[in-house]
Formats: sequence, structure tokens, C-alpha cells
Amino acid sequence: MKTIIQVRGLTKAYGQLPAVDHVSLSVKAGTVFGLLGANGAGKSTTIECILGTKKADSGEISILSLDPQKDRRHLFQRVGVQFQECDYQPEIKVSELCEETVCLYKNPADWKKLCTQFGLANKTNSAVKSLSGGERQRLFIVLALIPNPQVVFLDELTTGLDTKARRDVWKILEELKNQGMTIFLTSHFMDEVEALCDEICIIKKGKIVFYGTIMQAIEKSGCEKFEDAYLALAGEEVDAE
Ligand SMILES: Nc1ncnc2c1ncn2[C@@H]1O[C@H](COP(=O)(O)OP(=O)(O)OP(=O)(O)O)[C@@H](O)[C@H]1O
Repeated sequence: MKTIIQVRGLTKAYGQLPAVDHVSLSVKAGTVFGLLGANGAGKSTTIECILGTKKADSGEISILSLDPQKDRRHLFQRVGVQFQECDYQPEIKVSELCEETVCLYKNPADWKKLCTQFGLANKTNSAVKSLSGGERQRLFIVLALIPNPQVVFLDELTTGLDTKARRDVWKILEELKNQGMTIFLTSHFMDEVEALCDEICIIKKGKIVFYGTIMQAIEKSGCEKFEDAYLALAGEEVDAE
């Protein structure tokens, strides 16, 4: 299986704070990779360095065999990114935002089809600002998929979605994975991670504390349930430092 993302010794500090500390990871084509950790663990910084929107202090990063700093334009065409929020004109409609996004890419997906897949078919004429939190979240996934990407980054992908919408999104991601898409996600929902991820990496204060499969995490922790395993491995209990 081809390696889509390869990170070796990624390190990035903000002043004195080591946000990402010698992180190495590798993501194979057509798999779902979960980067996990508490708030402030360093997930977003890692993703931004992989995407080239932040410059690492040291380490090597390759994504789709490209250097994210040197080849950002090429990467832009081949990578999808879901943001928690994105900038849009205050009155813009769903259809207009999708069409604007389509214009940015050489080989865009059919946005209407994506809106239907994500349960937004009857919202295309609505203003983005009028959507519910869950609808907006689904729209951001649609926007991330418009480039027809080979790899997609989904940040806290189902935050704000109701139970059925979450399950629907999982199903679509399974289908995309089966079609060969590589998915890199962050999530604070361990049921979602368990349902979707082939491999996970847990970071704490910028350092990797676990890397492997869900089963290996359960085995290593000695817990029965993955959520307990995650809490034990991530050390999310209040520490006394
Ligand atoms: N631009 C910045 N300047 C200074 N410190 C920053 C900056 N961005 C992030 N940090 C700090 O770096 C650390 C890692 O932040 P990061 O956003 O990567 O974590 P995260 O795991 O994505 O958190 P969350 O789950 O809350 O999104 C945190 O302590 C954060 O406060």
C-alpha cells in the first residue's frame, strides 16, 4: 500500500512552548488515520505543518510525495480540508459558496451530489448563516470534498451533529475510504474513532504516547473499552503537576 503521508521527527514550538515534539507518523493510502489528544495536545499544529500552512522548526514531511512548504499549490488541488469555521460573505447562500469553491479546483466534484449525500439538498438556496450548527458542519465536509481530493483532513468532524447525522457521515466516509480516499481525522468522540480509524496516534503535550490500532490500544491499556483505553493512554485524568 502506498504511503500518502510521512512525517519524521516533526517539531514545532511557539516561543518556549513545544507544541509538537518529535512526532513521526505514516498514513497509508485508503486508510483512516486518527490523531487524538486532549485540547492543546498539538493536533492542529501537526496538521497545519503537514499541510504547509505552518512551518515546522525541524523534521521531514511528505504528503502525496510532495513537500508541503515547496509544493503548496499542487497540494491545494489534491487535498481536502474541513475547517471548524470558514470565512464567507455574510449573506452568501450554500449554492454560491459551493460554486465559489468549485471554481478553485481543476477537477471538482459535483457539489449538488455531495449536498444530497450529506442531507443538504433542500438547503442549497439558504444562507449559510441560517444553517443549524450540524448543517453547517456537514456543509464544511462537503466543501472539503469538492476538490475530489486524494486525501482529506477532517478536524473534529462530527462535533455538533445529532446521532443520526453522525452515523450518516460515518457511512459516507466508509464509502469514500472504500473508493480509495485517505482520511486523516481528529475527534474527541471515541465511538467515532473506533468505528472509523484503522490506526491512531495519541499525543500528549506534543509527544506521541500511543501509536497503533484500536485493538492494540485496548491491549496496551488493559482496559475493556476503547474509551477507557484512550483516557488511560492519553493520561487525560487531572495531573498533579
Ligand atoms: N499561534 C500560536 N501561538 C502560540 N501558542 C499556540 C499557537 N497555536 C497553538 N498554540 C499552543 O500550542 C499548543 C498546541 O495547540 P494545538 O492547537 O495544536 O492543539 P490541539 O490539540 O489542536 O487542541 P484542540 O483539541 O483544542 O484543537 C497549545 O498549548 C496552544 O495553546
